Amino acid sequence: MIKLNYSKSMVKEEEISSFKEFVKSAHYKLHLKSGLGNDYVGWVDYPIEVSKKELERIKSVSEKIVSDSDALVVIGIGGSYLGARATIEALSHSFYNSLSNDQRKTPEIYYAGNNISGKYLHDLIDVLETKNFSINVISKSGTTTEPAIAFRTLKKLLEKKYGKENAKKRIYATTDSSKGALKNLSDKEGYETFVIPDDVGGRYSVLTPVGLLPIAVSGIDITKLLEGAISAREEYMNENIDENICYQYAAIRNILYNRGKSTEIMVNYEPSLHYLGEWWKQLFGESEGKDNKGIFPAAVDFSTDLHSMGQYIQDGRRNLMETVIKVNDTGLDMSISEDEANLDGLNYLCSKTMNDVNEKAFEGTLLAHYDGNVPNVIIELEKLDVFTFGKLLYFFEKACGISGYLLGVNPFNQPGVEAYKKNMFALLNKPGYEELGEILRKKL
Ligand SMILES: O=P(O)(O)OC[C@H]1O[C@](O)(CO)[C@@H](O)[C@@H]1O
Repeated sequence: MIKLNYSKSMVKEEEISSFKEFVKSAHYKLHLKSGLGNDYVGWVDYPIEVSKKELERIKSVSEKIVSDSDALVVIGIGGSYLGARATIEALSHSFYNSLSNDQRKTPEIYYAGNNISGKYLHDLIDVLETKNFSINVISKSGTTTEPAIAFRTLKKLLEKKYGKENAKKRIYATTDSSKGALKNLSDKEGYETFVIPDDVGGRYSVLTPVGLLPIAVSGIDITKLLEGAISAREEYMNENIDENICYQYAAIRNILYNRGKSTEIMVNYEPSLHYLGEWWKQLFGESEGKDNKGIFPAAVDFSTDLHSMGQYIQDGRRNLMETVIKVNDTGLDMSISEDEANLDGLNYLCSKTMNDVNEKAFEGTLLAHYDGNVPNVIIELEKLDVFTFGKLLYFFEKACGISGYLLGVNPFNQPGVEAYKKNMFALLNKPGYEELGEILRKKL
């Protein structure tokens, strides 16, 4: 169960209701596929459309990886890996990779191709050299530099370990259905492939094979995850904003943006939700940051970051709003033990658990930031379980599509990302970019 509490958002019910017609129009744009970017809204129905056969194939491949690998390397960047990482980290042991094989029973999961650091890849190779591993390379375009470099390198390592032919049986490619460098290579080499649907963009792809395969390898029940998404699809289908918390969230952030709250900070109180914040940042940043508009999405981990960013949030420039993910039942807790000497003066906490203290940190921070003129929206999760997490992912995807339409942008393209790539190619002397390269070198 997910609840939205906007009592500390500084937005009144009537203001939200006043968005009724705008939201209705956004709703129909999305569902009738009549809005900007309408060829990329396949994610809306994917959870009910994905075939049983495809899910079974994902599960059986994941079982093969579990049976023959100590580690899976997920190669991808942005939407091609963040959703899987967010889900795996949210729902697994905090020290998943460090557990013994007996405790974990599923392969360690490593991520590559999400940066261009030689040190990172070098260090990863050190780790992989002693392990049996498989690769899930994920790239819709197949031409993204970061994952392409990592794949080239790690494929070589696989080949060195197992020989060319056996290495192919440890490579799983998730890519476009018909075009692109990775698709061509997969066809040529005979890799087992999974399709990123043509009408689903990277940042909306976590609930497709992009996220589902690595998530399944980590032991998480992908059927339950999709059930959560399907439940969200039904629950947030209501065009009436008064009865749809997903649309209320989309409206509140636009109301606050129009009042000058141009930065939204996603807050969590559970370290395992760190990557949910990373995924959410891409989802909203890439969807809304265009045409010189858009809320800047930031994320913090509390209480950790209260000791670093807390000062700014309380007292800095007042352009901030916060969206807090509050987990009511984390499943595990620790009591605070009594100490006879009580030199640290903490014995007053002995009747409490760490979750009790975390809850008071949340309440105290909420009131302090609200008093400091930072509107707070609370997204309350009854539990942090697979079903609820699937529901939450879909909640944000839909809120993002609706919010983008409310803002008047195309929430499904990302033209701005190309600028750095073009410059980087030119500076690297990629054939075809010579002229731009000369211009840029003069500017440096
Ligand atoms: O799956 P691909 O094509 O490698 O793209 C990865 C990521 O790069 C972008 O295209 C641009 O950064 C994202 O939208 C996407 O999630």
